[in-house]
Amino acid sequence: MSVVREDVPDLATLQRRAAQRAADRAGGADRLRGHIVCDSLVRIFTTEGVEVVALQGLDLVVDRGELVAIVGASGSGKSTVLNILSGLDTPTAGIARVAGYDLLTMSARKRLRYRRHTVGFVWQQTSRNLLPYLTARENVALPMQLAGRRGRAARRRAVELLELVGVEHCADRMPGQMSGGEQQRCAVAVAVANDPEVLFADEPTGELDEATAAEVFGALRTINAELGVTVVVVTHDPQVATQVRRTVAIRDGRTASEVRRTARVGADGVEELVTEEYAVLDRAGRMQLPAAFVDALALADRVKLTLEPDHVQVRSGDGRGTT
Ligand SMILES: Nc1ncnc2c1ncn2[C@@H]1O[C@H](COP(=O)(O)OP(=O)(O)OP(=O)(O)O)[C@@H](O)[C@H]1O
Repeated sequence: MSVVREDVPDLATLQRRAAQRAADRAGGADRLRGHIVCDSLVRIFTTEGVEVVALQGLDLVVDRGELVAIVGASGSGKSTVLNILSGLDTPTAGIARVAGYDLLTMSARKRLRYRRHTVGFVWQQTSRNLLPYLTARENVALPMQLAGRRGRAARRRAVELLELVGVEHCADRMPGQMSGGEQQRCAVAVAVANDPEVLFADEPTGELDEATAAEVFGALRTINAELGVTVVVVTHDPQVATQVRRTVAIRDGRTASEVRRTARVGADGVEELVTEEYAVLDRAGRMQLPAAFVDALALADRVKLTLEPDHVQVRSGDGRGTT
């Protein structure tokens, strides 16, 4: 079974299905908002007396059933956000909430429960995702067995999940007998074995070529659509924007911009996906101009703002171009 859906309307259909499944899971559409909330999130690392501000007031809201990619240059703070959201690290200040859990204040016991039951993970290194001496089926069944779910039901669900991500042909193979892409798709099945509410993937395609990476994104989209799991993928691959409906870009530890692909019905009646880029405004009204705009008009130091009836004009402080 192929899970790669390249054609445009399918992405929109999958998104609708994910929203429906997520609403079913949550017991109503009114509980979809803010499954993941970061507000003015700050993380400062101190090493040998030197402070590094990895996150400087990051804002992010992901609704239940969304599939969101977080992109950014090396050192922009992507892994720091993911480590906080997955409960591995604690923020210095701000708000970080996932599925009702407050990640700043939760106790060690609650954190353990959160990591075991609420969230699933896929890491870049396949060796961190799969046990090398177990078959794909056994790898997927293991988390269920550890959670007390044994026997035929667990084995059946393991095969169903492998089918869902398109690697049922690998069920009896060890990871060493599978390609990198097959291993990562199997890792997605392992991560959702115990039906988490949220799936976090950190550079899941970092070691894969473009075509294989697309298959892994296909698996993440299928899991999102069929199980209603909220999915957050961190990557530094800017091409990911073509694989998901919403891409959030982080720059210098802040949310800088977003690319959204929305379904629209064109004049010919055919549904198409339109890609639009947005700057993100924080609560204090701050935003980052895209680097390309700043470069195009050689904006520096000071810009002139003018309020127009339906937009804001930004001009170079020395009277040159407008963005
Ligand atoms: N444990 C740590 N101690 C000190 N500084 C850290 C620590 N972890 C991250 N940093 C710093 O915080 C900043 C953000 O790092 P982070 O790993 O989140 O970036 P990233 O966007 O994930 O980068 P990459 O794509 O290279 O993994 C960097 O300047 C990094 O050096």
